[in-house]
Amino acid sequence: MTAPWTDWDHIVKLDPDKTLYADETFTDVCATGTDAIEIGGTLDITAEKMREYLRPCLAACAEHDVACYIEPSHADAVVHEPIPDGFLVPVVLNAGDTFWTTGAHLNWVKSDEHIDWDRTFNEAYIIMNPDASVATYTEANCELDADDVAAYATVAERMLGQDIVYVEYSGMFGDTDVVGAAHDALDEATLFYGGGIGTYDDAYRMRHHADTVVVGDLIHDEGADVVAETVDGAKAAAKERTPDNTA
Ligand SMILES: CC(C)=CCC/C(C)=C/CC/C(C)=C/CC/C(C)=C/COP(=O)(O)OP(=O)(O)O
Ligand SMILES: O=P(O)(O)OC[C@@H](O)CO
Ligand SMILES: [Mg+2]
Repeated sequence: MTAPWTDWDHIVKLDPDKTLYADETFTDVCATGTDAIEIGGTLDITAEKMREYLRPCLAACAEHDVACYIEPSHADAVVHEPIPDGFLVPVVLNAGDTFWTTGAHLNWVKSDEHIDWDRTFNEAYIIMNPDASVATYTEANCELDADDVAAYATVAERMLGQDIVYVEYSGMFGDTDVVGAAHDALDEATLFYGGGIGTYDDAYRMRHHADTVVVGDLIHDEGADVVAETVDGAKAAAKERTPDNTA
């Protein structure tokens, strides 16, 4: 069976530390047409906040046939009840502190007796915006050019056996040459891109360089109608890509 994310053009990333826009609901988020929801954030994420989001989110996702995954930023963000479709656990390739490459994972494996391995997958992160909380949190070295990012993508796929590589520009729109270089370096692995997508055109443009675009803050700051336009942009780009240049 192929991995579910190979069919995803668009993901909404919900931050359980933030409220939904105005009086919007999880049903409104699903109705954007996105393929999947990831629940996660860098700062102030607790198991309680995760659970509060997960319950209504799972119900809406089931109704709209949208996948629902937890993206934990630390071991306490992994909640086993209610049960999400899965866990996308980051491994940060360019972290300055190796705790975020293998250390947190070691602690988690030693402390959590309930890890559901059939639902647990990784995302090999390359963090590119030095001003993002996640860059500070992981002390990431963001001084990378396109060749460096391509090489990291190769390390992830060929040496670490990663199925997902995530070029993360959280908070800013990224360099399409850098994202494209990561994409070109990959053979089978899926390339996620996230950061600063705010319009149809942003999503359309970036979906030409990545397999899946992730939209985060926009859902909290501007709401579901604007996010729906980014879904349309990502889907339009996906349709245009020929079998030769798509992964
Ligand atoms: C071992 C386990 C279960 C977890 C560790 C997982 C790791 C390595 C986490 C490192 C940090 C990370 C990559 C978190 C993912 C979520 C993310 C990138 C959220 C977006 O962050 P920002 O946009 O910078 O944060 P805010 O929106 O909170 O400011
Ligand atoms: O919040 P934005 O800038 O859309 O970034 C999305 C996501 O990649 C964050 O982890
Ligand atoms: Mg953010």
